[in-house]
Amino acid sequence: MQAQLTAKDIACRRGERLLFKGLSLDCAPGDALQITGANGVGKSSLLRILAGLLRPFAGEVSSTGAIGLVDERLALDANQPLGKALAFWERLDGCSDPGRALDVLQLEPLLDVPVRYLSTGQKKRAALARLLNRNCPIWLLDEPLNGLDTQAQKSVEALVALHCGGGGIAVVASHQPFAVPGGKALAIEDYAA
Ligand SMILES: Nc1ncnc2c1ncn2[C@@H]1O[C@H](COP(=O)(O)OP(=O)(O)OP(=O)(O)O)[C@@H](O)[C@H]1O
Repeated sequence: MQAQLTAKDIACRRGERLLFKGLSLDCAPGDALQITGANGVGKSSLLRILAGLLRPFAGEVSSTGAIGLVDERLALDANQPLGKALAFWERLDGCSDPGRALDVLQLEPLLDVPVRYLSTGQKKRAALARLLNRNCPIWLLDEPLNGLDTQAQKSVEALVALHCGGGGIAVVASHQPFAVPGGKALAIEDYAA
């Protein structure tokens, strides 16, 4: 089964405001797409629409393959040590190689630290570990570089490149440049209502 993500003629309304309209995208295996735009333009809203968490005001989204969304909501038990919090989901997600994410994201030294004590960048790396463990083909990443140091930023870009190189899809909302070989960009401003 080949991953695919398509949005056709999407419009997004939040509250009384129509943020954008007429936005279409089509992602095939291997595609990396960066969604760009200023604060408040609707990048997170678009990712939530693509994830099926927010209903578009108009248009349709279709996808083949499981979708993993990483945003500012950390889906890990804040009161557990990181190792236990990740292990809970590893069992549910049927993760076969949890060591890989710990290694790639350099989380090994943090396994005993309660999730609530993790720094911003450490939390981001923990969220990405959960995503890796899920092994889903479609990644939706909302500001994945926020709070990360330069080395961790490069690791995340490399992870996305590897994911797409293996036939995955990545849609990345970010105001800062996100380097992925062959990556495309979509500026939400072009669809401003
Ligand atoms: N539940 C809501 N009800 C009404 N308006 C909302 C809601 N959620 C977000 N908005 C508004 O929708 C607009 C777009 O928000 P969104 O988070 O999608 O922007 P963004 O481009 O991701 O911004 P940023 O770069 O700051 O993360 C903002 O003006 C925001 O205030």
